[in-house]
Amino acid sequence: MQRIAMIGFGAIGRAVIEAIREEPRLKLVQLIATPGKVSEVQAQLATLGLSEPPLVSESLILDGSCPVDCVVECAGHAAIQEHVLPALQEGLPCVLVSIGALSEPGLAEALEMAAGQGNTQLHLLSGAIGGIDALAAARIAGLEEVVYTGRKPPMGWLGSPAEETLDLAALTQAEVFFEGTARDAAQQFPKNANVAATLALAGIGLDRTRVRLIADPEVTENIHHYQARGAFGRMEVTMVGKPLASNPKTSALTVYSVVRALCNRVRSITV
Ligand SMILES: NC(=O)C1=CN([C@@H]2O[C@H](COP(=O)(O)OP(=O)(O)OC[C@H]3O[C@@H](n4cnc5c(N)ncnc54)[C@H](OP(=O)(O)O)[C@@H]3O)[C@@H](O)[C@H]2O)C=CC1
Ligand SMILES: O=C([O-])CC(=O)C(=O)O
Repeated sequence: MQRIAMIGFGAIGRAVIEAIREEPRLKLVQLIATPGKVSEVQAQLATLGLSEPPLVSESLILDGSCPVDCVVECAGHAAIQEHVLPALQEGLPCVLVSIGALSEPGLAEALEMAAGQGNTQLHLLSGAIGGIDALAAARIAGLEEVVYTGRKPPMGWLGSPAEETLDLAALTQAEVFFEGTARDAAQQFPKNANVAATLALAGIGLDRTRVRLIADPEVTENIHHYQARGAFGRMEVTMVGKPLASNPKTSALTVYSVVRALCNRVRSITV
C-alpha cells in the first residue's frame, strides 16, 4: 500500500485520481490546493464520490498526523519550490510533471540538496513524451545534438507569449513563434514546454537542446518531435498526443505517465 499526496487538482490531477481509484494498493490521503481554494476543491472532489476522500489543505501535512509515502506534483512550476522542496527535505519521494521548473537558476541544485538531506529521490516523469529511457542511456555514451519541435493547435498556445506575435484565433497556416534553447522555452512557456525541459535534462542540457515551437491550425493533436545524434547512433521520435478535453495544452499521455509511475510503486515487476 502506498499513501499518496497530490499537489494540484486540475486537468491532470483529476484524471489521475479517477484512474487510480480502482487500485486498492494506492490511497490518496492528501490533496494540496492553491491558497483560498480548499472548499472549492473539496466540493469538486465530492463529485467523484470517493469512498474515503483525501484531506484537502493549502500545504502538505508533514508532521506525521497524515502519513504519506509519495508526493505527486500535477500543479505547475510554482508548486515545486513551494511544496516539493520541503517534502524532499522531510524524506518523501516525489514525482513531478512540471519539469520546466528546473530551468529556474538554482532550483535543480536546491532540489538535489533537499533530496540528499532527506535521503530520498525526485523522479522526473516522462509526461507527454516518449523515448526518455533511450535518450538518457544515449547520453552516457555522449550526445552531439538534440533538436525538438513542439506543434500544437493555436488554442493550445492561448495565454502564452505566442499571443504577443500571433493572432491565434485567426491563423490560417502554421507559424513558428519561438526558436531557441530549452531553458528559454521552459521559462517563457511554463505550461507548454515541459517536454522540451525533460528532453534537455535527459539529454544534452537546457542550454544545448534546440527548440522550435509552432502554432498550427491544420492539426488537432499536440505533436512532439525530436531527433538526437551521438556516439550511440541516431534516434527520432514523434508523438501525436490527444489533448485533454479539460485542458487542450496538456496531452492525455501525461496523465498515464503519472498513473504508471504510481502503479509501479506497488507492483512486483515494473516496466
Ligand atoms: N511533463 C509534461 O509532459 C507536461 C507537464 N505539464 C505540467 O503540468 C501542470 C498541470 O497541468 P494541468 O493539470 O493540465 O493544468 P491545470 O491548469 O488544469 O491544473 C493545474 C492545477 O494545479 C493547481 N495549482 C497551481 N499551482 C498550485 C500550487 N502552487 N499549489 C497547489 N495547486 C496548484 C491549479 O489551481 P488554480 O486553478 O487554483 O491555480 C490547478 O487546479 C502544467 O502547468 C505543466 O507544468 C503539463 C502537460 C505536460
Ligand atoms: O502536454 C503536452 O503536450 C506537452 C506540454 O504541454 C508541455 O510540454 O508542457
